[in-house]
Amino acid sequence: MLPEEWERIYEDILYDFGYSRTEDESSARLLKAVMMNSDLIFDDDIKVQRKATVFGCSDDLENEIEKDPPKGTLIASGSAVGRLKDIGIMPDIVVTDLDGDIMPQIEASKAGAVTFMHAHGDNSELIQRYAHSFIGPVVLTTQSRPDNILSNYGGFTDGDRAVCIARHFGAKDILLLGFDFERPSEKAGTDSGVKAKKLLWAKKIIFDHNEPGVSVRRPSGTFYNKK
Ligand SMILES: Nc1ncnc2c1ncn2[C@@H]1O[C@H](COP(=O)(O)OP(=O)(O)OP(=O)(O)O)[C@@H](O)[C@H]1O
Ligand SMILES: Nc1nc2c(c(=O)[nH]1)N=C(CO)CN2
Ligand SMILES: [Mg+2]
Repeated sequence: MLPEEWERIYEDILYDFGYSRTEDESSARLLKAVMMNSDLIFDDDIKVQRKATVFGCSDDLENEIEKDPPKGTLIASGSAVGRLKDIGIMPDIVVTDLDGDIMPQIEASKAGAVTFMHAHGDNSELIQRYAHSFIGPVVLTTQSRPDNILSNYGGFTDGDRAVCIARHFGAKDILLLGFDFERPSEKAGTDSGVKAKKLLWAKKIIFDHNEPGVSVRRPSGTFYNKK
């Protein structure tokens, strides 16, 4: 997604949720400081195949994997990593804001998965607690202004950021498994109204802001192709 396109969406999100850009940026500075001596990698080091599968965290994730086997580069949103591990799937890439089921994400990093680690105004405590435990290759991301260390590929929740990342690195055929924008899964400590609203933004970012020549498919067979 082009930076101007993301900036317009980001401003609407800030307004919709009452988030503060200043807090997003302060958290991003913290992430850079904490990860200064980590294995930071950049665009040239990252490879995504033409086909990619992005795993979300809906209740149906495991059923959908059985119905429609994952293919290409495997990209997991944060809390999906543990559920994938339980059925023997190791992702190539993990996209996370460090909340939810964190230990499997740290293990995937140790095993070599590339982690796209996101800073926002509400995860600075999690950054302080967990970021340094990721010993594998890491890309630092922000939803505000990028710089030479922080990237911004667009996207809001872990799931739609993962789709933006897949598209940025050239995936043309993207399979979504574990995405249900109408029924948020229950997660301890998460307000279900806020989660539902976040999923509406995720849906909009994935489908209304798809790119020409990219097919994004769900197992139901729903296609979205922008000419
Ligand atoms: N029904 C669903 N329930 C929960 N997550 C879903 C669902 N459908 C798709 N997803 C995607 O799966 C991802 C799950 O990852 P995780 O639970 O770590 O999310 P998150 O974005 O950090 O969410 P939170 O808003 O709770 O911080 C979400 O980011 C979302 O994009
Ligand atoms: N400021 C702020 N930004 C976010 C937040 C959040 O809770 N606060 N949650 C996200 C994904 O769940 C992504 N971005
Ligand atoms: Mg998360």
